[in-house]
Amino acid sequence: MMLHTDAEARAWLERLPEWDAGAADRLTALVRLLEEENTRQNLVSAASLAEVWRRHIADSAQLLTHVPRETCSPWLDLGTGAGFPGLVIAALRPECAVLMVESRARRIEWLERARIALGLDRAQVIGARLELVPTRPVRVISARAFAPLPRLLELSARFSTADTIWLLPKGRSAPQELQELSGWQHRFHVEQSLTDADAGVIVGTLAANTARKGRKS
Ligand SMILES: C[S@@+](CC[C@H](N)C(=O)[O-])C[C@H]1O[C@@H](n2cnc3c(N)ncnc32)[C@H](O)[C@@H]1O
Repeated sequence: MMLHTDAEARAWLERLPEWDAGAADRLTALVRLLEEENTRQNLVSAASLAEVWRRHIADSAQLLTHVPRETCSPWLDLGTGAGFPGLVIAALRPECAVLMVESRARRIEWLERARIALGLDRAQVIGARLELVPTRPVRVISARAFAPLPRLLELSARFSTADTIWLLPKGRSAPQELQELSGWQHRFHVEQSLTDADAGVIVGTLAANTARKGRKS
């Protein structure tokens, strides 16, 4: 299945098990706040804002289809930036502890303002460079447009256990990045993105010994 338009993305979102009146209100509010904030700072491109439900909301929400429903806390989102996927995941699963790591001051302020406006009490904005965030085991790690795969793993494997599910939207480069990855024991594969025929999402787990010890030479 492929979502080609905002209308298709909205219809798909409304069929998600996570969708209810509260989720609809929170996501609608998020879109409105993002449109406002984008006039003040360059969070997302104008072209993508014109198709915000497909390009950002559904693109983020599709990650939930790769995670068992009971598995969401804590969910660590790396480089959340404009709010993707972290704020969308938290808006759809407000009971989950979604930890959004972001280092740029204006984006930290935006994320915190949006988090409060949406009433996402269990979500948390960690305004720091990822390198400085204390290590703790998490159930899910997501990262959209954050870093090339080897760098991403070097920075964040310390948060992973053998059960941690990694969800890495990688665009067109997903198969190549995975093929070229060496030095890690992993069970990653590429899932087709629902929002872009050319894009893939790297999904899977890292072996515990790899995750604990970091990169093997
Ligand atoms: C290209 S943006 C992607 C934002 C968002 N994930 C998205 O897909 O719209 C990457 C974000 O990661 C943040 N970032 C980059 N390196 C970081 C680091 N070491 N620690 C925390 N945040 C970082 C940047 O400030 C930026 O907001």
